[in-house]
Amino acid sequence: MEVAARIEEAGKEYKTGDTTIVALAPSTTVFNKGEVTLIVGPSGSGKTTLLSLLGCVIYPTTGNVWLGDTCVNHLSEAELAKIRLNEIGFVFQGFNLLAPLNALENVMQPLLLKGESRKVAKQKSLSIIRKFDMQSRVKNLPRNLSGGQQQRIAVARALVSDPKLILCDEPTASLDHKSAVLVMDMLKALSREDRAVIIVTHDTRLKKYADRTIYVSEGKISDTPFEEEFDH
Ligand SMILES: Nc1ncnc2c1ncn2[C@@H]1O[C@H](COP(=O)(O)OP(=O)(O)OP(=O)(O)O)[C@@H](O)[C@H]1O
Repeated sequence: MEVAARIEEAGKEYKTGDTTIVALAPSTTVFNKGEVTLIVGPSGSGKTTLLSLLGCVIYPTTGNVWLGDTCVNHLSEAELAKIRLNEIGFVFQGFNLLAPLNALENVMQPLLLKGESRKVAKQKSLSIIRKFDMQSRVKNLPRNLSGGQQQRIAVARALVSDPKLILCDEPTASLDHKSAVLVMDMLKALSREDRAVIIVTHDTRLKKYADRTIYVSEGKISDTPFEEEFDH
């Protein structure tokens, strides 16, 4: 299987005054295209830190982070911004749609930022919106869409530039069962199209979608549950 991203002894520490917090101990693992990976673990265990390293949002304190063949931790902020725009799709719990823009304009944003013409951006955006059966809602502002519809638009926006890595932070936390199933079916199908989908979640409903689960506890990662998780 082709590798979308990997971390190699990558760790993150935060220093505040005299204390050092190990948000993520040096960790090594690989994320393959074609797979949905769930990242689970208690609050404060390091899940978001792991996702942020993969998302080129923070630099590791130690080790390396690779996206495909590129070692990203030596790149500048500007180069990382470019990688985030071109190669990574982000989906968040709060949808993060831009309130004054309608659904279509929201999906077009990443393409316009990349310098595509409005015409091409519109074409590509409409084609992906159709795929998600949201074509009748393109003129709606986010506040006039249901939570599930907003998340579908947010996923469409994350995908419009065809990223090979899709990072999701609690994508179903504010959704009812039906909408959660829709969004997860969508993410699962996308992984099958040669993308890596990585999801941080507390939502146990998502287990059945996982090809792989990474457990995080006190800054350490494992492919098998830590003892405390067996107890629950
Ligand atoms: N910018 C920061 N400065 C200092 N400490 C931080 C910073 N970001 C995260 N941490 C600490 O690193 C540890 C891991 O945080 P992280 O956000 O990765 O946990 P999490 O598993 O995502 O938690 P949650 O499920 O509550 O979102 C926590 O102890 C947190 O307080």
